[in-house]
Amino acid sequence: MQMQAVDGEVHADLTLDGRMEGAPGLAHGGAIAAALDDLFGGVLVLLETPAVTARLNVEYRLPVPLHTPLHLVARCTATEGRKLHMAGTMSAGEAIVAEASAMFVRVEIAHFEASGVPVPDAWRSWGGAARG
Ligand SMILES: CCCCC/C=C\C/C=C\C/C=C\C/C=C\CCCC(=O)SCCNC(=O)CCNC(=O)[C@H](O)C(C)(C)COP(=O)(O)OP(=O)(O)OC[C@H]1O[C@@H](n2cnc3c(N)ncnc32)[C@H](O)[C@@H]1OP(=O)(O)O
Repeated sequence: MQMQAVDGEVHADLTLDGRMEGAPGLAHGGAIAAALDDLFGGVLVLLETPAVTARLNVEYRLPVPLHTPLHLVARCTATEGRKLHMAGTMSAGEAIVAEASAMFVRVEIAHFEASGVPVPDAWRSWGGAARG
């Protein structure tokens, strides 16, 4: 998913296809949640803060059709020690089809390195959980 930083928010355009189908012709709720969670990951890049999703809440407002352009927006609404509160929306045209809120928790880069797969070099210059 291509993301763009706009005034402290992260925006993305996305069209879901048959791979993301839930009910016939409609997007699976898990795909909608994944897209919003992924967008929150983009907010971490803006903040230059490694963190992970601790809690994700999605409100499904309208069925999301496949093959229809969707616009997503996410931002960090508050920080509280290691906790980052996120909010985001997914829209189809003028209609908000889903809203999400999430709590991320800052972690050290070592959290990701434990997988054994190298992290992007840029992440190493970021402050970790100790940054507060
Ligand atoms: C990382 C940089 C990302 C950069 C993105 C790069 C590119 C962007 C482009 C595209 C995006 C692509 C990818 C995005 C990449 C990454 C982001 C995606 C996000 C994910 O997809 S990530 C996978 C799913 N995610 C996990 O895999 C987390 C598993 N989990 C843990 O790793 C631990 O569980 C952890 C670390 C969360 C906490 O563990 P811990 O030991 O460090 O800290 P502790 O438990 O003390 O919690 C500290 C305070 O948070 C409170 N707290 C904790 N959990 C809570 C909960 N669930 N509900 C309510 N409160 C909670 C405690 O109550 C305490 O609060 P208090 O301080 O007030 O007592």
